[in-house]
Amino acid sequence: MRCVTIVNGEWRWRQCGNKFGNERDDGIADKIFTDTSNAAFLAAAGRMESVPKLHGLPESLITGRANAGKSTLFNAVLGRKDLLHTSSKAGRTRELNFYRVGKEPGKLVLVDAPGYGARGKREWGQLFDGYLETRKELKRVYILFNAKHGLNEFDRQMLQHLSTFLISETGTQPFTLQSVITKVDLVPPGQLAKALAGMRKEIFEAAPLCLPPILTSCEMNPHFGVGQVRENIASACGL
Ligand SMILES: Nc1nc2c(ncn2[C@@H]2O[C@H](COP(=O)(O)OP(=O)(O)OP(=O)(O)O)[C@@H](O)[C@H]2O)c(=O)[nH]1
Ligand SMILES: [Mg+2]
Repeated sequence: MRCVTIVNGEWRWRQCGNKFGNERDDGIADKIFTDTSNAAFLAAAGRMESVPKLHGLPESLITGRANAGKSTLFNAVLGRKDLLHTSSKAGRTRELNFYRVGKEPGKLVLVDAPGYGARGKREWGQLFDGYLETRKELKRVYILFNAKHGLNEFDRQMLQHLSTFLISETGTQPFTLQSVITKVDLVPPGQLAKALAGMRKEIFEAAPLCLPPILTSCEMNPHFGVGQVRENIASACGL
């Protein structure tokens, strides 16, 4: 796996991690994510009443603007080509889609949320907020941003909106928020440092409690940052 490192103030690629692209080498993320038969679609929920009961497995939710690369990244995380539905498949866009990860009964659940960005706050909807407010199993929300496009007003609104859920009235943290910058291959290397620093700053300003971004690309060969996302999910889920 290739990682970004800074040498004399400039970004450089370096080789790191094991053959599966994982940073940590204790084999936990390998076991959970890299056996392609380990993941399965479980259910789609269009209303709170249809959110499935999954016997307490820890969950991670994926969100981001339409076309941010959500499905592509999490298919890569699962070592699959097309398990997560792409937006071109009509009918699922307003639903939360639940995917089991790990051999049955599973180790954790990934939840794919619809892309946002065209109609503003209203489209996030009661289902999204209801899930965030009530789902005890939710451990971490992943919010994805396209490196080429940076953040826009919808992204900032979403970060601010998610921030309102991060500390409960009793001062506890129901779930954590992790940013991910996708498609880093689309930014010329000479512009990467500036672009990423700008995005990092904007993320912090909109959501100071959001964890600093993981950088990814699913176009680079091998994929970049995918192992880090696996490790991050496993750790958020207490595995
Ligand atoms: N260059 C490049 N393209 C990517 C990368 N990841 C995804 N894409 C492309 O970006 C487009 C959108 O990817 P999706 O994964 O469907 O995006 P999404 O966020 O799931 O989109 P919605 O479900 O519509 O919200 C596709 O054409 C992908 O091939 C990447 O790392 N690099
Ligand atoms: Mg998608």
